[in-house]
Amino acid sequence: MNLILFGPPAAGKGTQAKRLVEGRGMVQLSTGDMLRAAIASGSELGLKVKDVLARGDLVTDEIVIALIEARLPEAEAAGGAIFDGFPRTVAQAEALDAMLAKRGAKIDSVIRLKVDDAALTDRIGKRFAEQGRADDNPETFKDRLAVYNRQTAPLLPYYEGQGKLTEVDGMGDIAAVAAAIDAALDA
Ligand SMILES: Nc1ncnc2c1ncn2[C@@H]1O[C@H](COP(=O)(O)OP(=O)(O)O)[C@@H](O)[C@H]1O
Repeated sequence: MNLILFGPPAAGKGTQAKRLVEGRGMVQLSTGDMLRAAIASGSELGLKVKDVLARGDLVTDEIVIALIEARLPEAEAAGGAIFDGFPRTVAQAEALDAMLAKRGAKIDSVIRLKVDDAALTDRIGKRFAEQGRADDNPETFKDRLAVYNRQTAPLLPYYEGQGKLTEVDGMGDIAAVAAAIDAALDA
């Protein structure tokens, strides 16, 4: 099974993806984690994307599509992927469909975690205080939310049109959201 966890920044995608990895043996493919690892390693890619992440902008479709494509064999071997933070643009979604189709696979389900902006801002304030991730500072976070609304939210009709979208209330605690995701997946 291939699953997309969809939602705004700080919606809880990474937390829920990690739980699904443990519970279902799938592979988490987080473009945010991959990009941060590239930055931490000081690689050429890391140097190229560092300022983009710090600004809260999206890196190019080309870069993230290549990162994902390189990991698809591993996900296939594990029996499925949880895409977390990818796709973020319609072009990325179309590329993902094409890459999977080439391998005789597809996206089975898109889970949208719904969390209102006030709760997101509150969560990110806490994460910034705890982890100090530069792009979690309040000003940059506002920009990331705007980028989400402008470039990523248009993916909702894309997946709704494919009949793959399920909405899950992401406002509850971690266990409640996990239960709602499980219910959606096992329905
Ligand atoms: N699919 C993507 N396309 C373009 N940029 C991306 C993508 N995934 C991650 N990024 C970059 O990495 C940053 C952090 O992403 P991520 O860790 O998914 O954040 P969060 O889950 O907190 O929203 C984004 O703001 C963006 O700059």
